[in-house]
Amino acid sequence: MPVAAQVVVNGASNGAAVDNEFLQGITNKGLRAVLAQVQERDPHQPEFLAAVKEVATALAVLSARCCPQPVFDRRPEPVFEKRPEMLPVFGMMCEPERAIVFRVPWLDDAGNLRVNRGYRVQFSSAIGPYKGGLRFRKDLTLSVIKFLGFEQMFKNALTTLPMGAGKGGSDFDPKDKSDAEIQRFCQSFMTELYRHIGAHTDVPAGDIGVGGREIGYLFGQYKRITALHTGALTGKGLDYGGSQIRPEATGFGTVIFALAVLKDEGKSLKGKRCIVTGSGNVAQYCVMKLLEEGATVLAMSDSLGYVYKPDGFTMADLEQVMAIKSRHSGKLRDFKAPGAQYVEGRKPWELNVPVDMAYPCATQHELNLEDATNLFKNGCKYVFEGANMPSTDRAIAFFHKNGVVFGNGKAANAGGVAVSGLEMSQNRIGLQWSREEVEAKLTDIMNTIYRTAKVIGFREDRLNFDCLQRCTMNTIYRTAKAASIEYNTTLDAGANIAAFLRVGEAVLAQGAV
Ligand SMILES: NC(=O)c1ccc[n+]([C@@H]2O[C@H](COP(=O)([O-])OP(=O)(O)OC[C@H]3O[C@@H](n4cnc5c(N)ncnc54)[C@H](O)[C@@H]3O)[C@@H](O)[C@H]2O)c1
Repeated sequence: MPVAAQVVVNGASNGAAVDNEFLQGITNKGLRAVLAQVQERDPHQPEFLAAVKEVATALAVLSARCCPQPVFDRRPEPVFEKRPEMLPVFGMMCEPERAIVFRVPWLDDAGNLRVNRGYRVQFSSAIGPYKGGLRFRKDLTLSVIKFLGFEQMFKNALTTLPMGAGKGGSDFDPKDKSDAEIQRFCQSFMTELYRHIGAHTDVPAGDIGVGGREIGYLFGQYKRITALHTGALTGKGLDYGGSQIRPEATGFGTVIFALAVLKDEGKSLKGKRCIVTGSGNVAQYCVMKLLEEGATVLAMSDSLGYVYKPDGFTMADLEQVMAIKSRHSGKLRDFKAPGAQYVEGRKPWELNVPVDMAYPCATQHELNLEDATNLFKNGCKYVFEGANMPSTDRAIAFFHKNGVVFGNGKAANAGGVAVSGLEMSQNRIGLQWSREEVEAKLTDIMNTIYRTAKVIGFREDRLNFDCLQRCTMNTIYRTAKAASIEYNTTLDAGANIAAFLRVGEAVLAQGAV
């Protein structure tokens, strides 16, 4: 019996968990017990619980019913029925290896002492050093960091690169701060964080509120304290160890992923009517790539409202958005262009115009059931998540039920961390690859993620799981392709399963640590 089969996550042997919304739809007794314990441990972490539930549903429920036509001689089995030893591994993966919470004191411009809370959650080092961004946002909580770290674990596994998972940040709001205040804050933040990170242990990057400027200040302080010019952070400037395409990678990657899906259907992005939410890093480059591919971008948004342009944003419009957003407290309501309409306090999902595709690129749970219903009513057939967990579980269930192609964030926005991984590689070998080289590698990785998600999403019964133990995802793709497996659509379940098995196998191989 594999070692992990004997690992009993506290409470996992008790299948009599009391039903509540969190457990709804889960029938596997052992999994119910694991989930009940996760909920009992952290009942006040809704974002984290939602992320765990999403993966559990993909592993136990979707994988049991995602084969619409019985092409093969037996129906797909839920992962935990086929691989029961993986259940305690899943329970273990729901608990981060380490969660560090620290004080960040700094002086504002008026000389007042301010204190924020800093976090670094090191979720999993199963397949490589902890890797994941830092978020600076006023309402940041441990629950949000944990959900992001949990998702990161699966996303990083999908990239095929050797990266574990972590996430961190602070409840610091950079929006109303001066440049000097942000610099002092970053230096204080790193003065604590530096002892927990390093090129071979934990490699943070940016996220909401942490862009190139903040990474520069953080890296400078890291180097000053440690006297090491190593790749302990990614998202660095090109002049001091950064990678080509890193700022573009997440948004570009989401569209490259969409292109792979459309290509399989013999379609292109030309003329596709798209709604993109957000107007930060991910949204900007998502829009740029969509425009390059001939799509029509009808709307962009920020936390205060959205801009609707009936005949679509142009590259000049995008440049204006980028200029507005590069200012400290730039707001989309300042955007001006002929025909553009600004709608305060609303989300663009409510637009009643024909829509082909939605790209939520702003923040978690920004697309709910009502939004999903409206999008579908207006003709939307594809949703690709540039942001992390932007769709609620009810919205996702609606997409599945109505045949909307759903590229979940773990797969569709993995381009950012993939290029971060490439930045780590470049730092280790002391080279800087060209833009073309990095973009080719990014395209290859996004295509591989899509293939893997698609193959496993519908045909996991057909895949030899021993193969997963030994092979990279590229090989799985080739194996699957060679077997002429017909692809189908539940990409999100496939992405979750493929990623879970990669991390789970690594955990088992290392003695369930
Ligand atoms: N930056 C990356 O490489 C990367 C990688 C993977 C995933 N993500 C995810 O993508 C999302 C966006 O990250 P980013 O790096 O673009 O951040 P960013 O700080 O550059 O931009 C975030 C944007 O979203 C807007 N926003 C915030 N709340 C909103 C709301 N409720 N409705 C509409 N707009 C809102 C903000 O005004 C801002 O324009 C996050 O979920 C992040 O975790 C980012």
